[in-house]
Amino acid sequence: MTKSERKKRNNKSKDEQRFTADTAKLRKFKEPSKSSTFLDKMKARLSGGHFRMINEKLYTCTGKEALNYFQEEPSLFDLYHAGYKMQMSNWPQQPVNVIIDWLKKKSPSLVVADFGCGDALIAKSVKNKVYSLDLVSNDPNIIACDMSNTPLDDSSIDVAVFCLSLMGTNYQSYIKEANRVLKPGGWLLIAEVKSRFDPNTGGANPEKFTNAISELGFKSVKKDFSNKMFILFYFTKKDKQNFKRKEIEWPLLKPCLYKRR
Ligand SMILES: C[S@@+](CC[C@H](N)C(=O)[O-])C[C@H]1O[C@@H](n2cnc3c(N)ncnc32)[C@H](O)[C@@H]1O
Repeated sequence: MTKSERKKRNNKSKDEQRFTADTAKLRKFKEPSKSSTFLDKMKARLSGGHFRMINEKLYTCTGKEALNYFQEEPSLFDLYHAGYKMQMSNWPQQPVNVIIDWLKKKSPSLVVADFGCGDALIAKSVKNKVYSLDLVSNDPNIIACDMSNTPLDDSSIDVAVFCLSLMGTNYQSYIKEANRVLKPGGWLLIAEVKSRFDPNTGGANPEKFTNAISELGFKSVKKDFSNKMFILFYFTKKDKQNFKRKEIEWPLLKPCLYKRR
């Protein structure tokens, strides 16, 4: 065998070796990737189950209990929000975007309080001063509190927003808190899941809900039923509050539970 033939054979064998090694690597790579898909599916299933569990918890306890729940295990908050975003990605329109568009048409000098802000998208999208409130703060701009008891001053807010956040069984105390912090004439905007207001499926009567809020001291300006997934209620705070009002009959708001997909 000549020197050049030997070199050729050696080269070939190196190529073969490389080929064999690469094929083996590829095989090895394919194997775990198959199982990691399986693992991903398992993780997704687990986190989906976790999301539904946390979601149900939030709809069936008071705000104070929810605050304790997340204080004990803050990672559950991230899990909840990851699942919530997944659910929302199926909605044709996000209520928070409708509210952002509404705000953009108003004066940027209006001071906003976003009750149950989640990712604080409102604060990130408008020029207004926005107080973003939620049970957990992953961002220095979010105030961690139970929204029935916020650190906001009396009559300091022009627009109070509840976007899918009337979750606690004591939801009326959140609206009372909004009433406390709102200036007379200030706006109260509530976006809620439509099924919670469908009396045919155990939901509240939207009229009873509006009446209760009106009794508290608000004027109902508009109800927007045009969206498939949510209702938007617009109120303004009356200039004069009726302190001698009778006991308000708050309708029960049924939990919004998500099905396993
Ligand atoms: C369904 S998410 C909606 C988030 C955001 N408003 C949006 O539209 O994307 C409801 C949020 O309300 C918050 N929340 C529920 N009860 C609360 C309470 N008592 N005090 C403060 N935040 C609360 C939850 O932690 C959650 O982030």
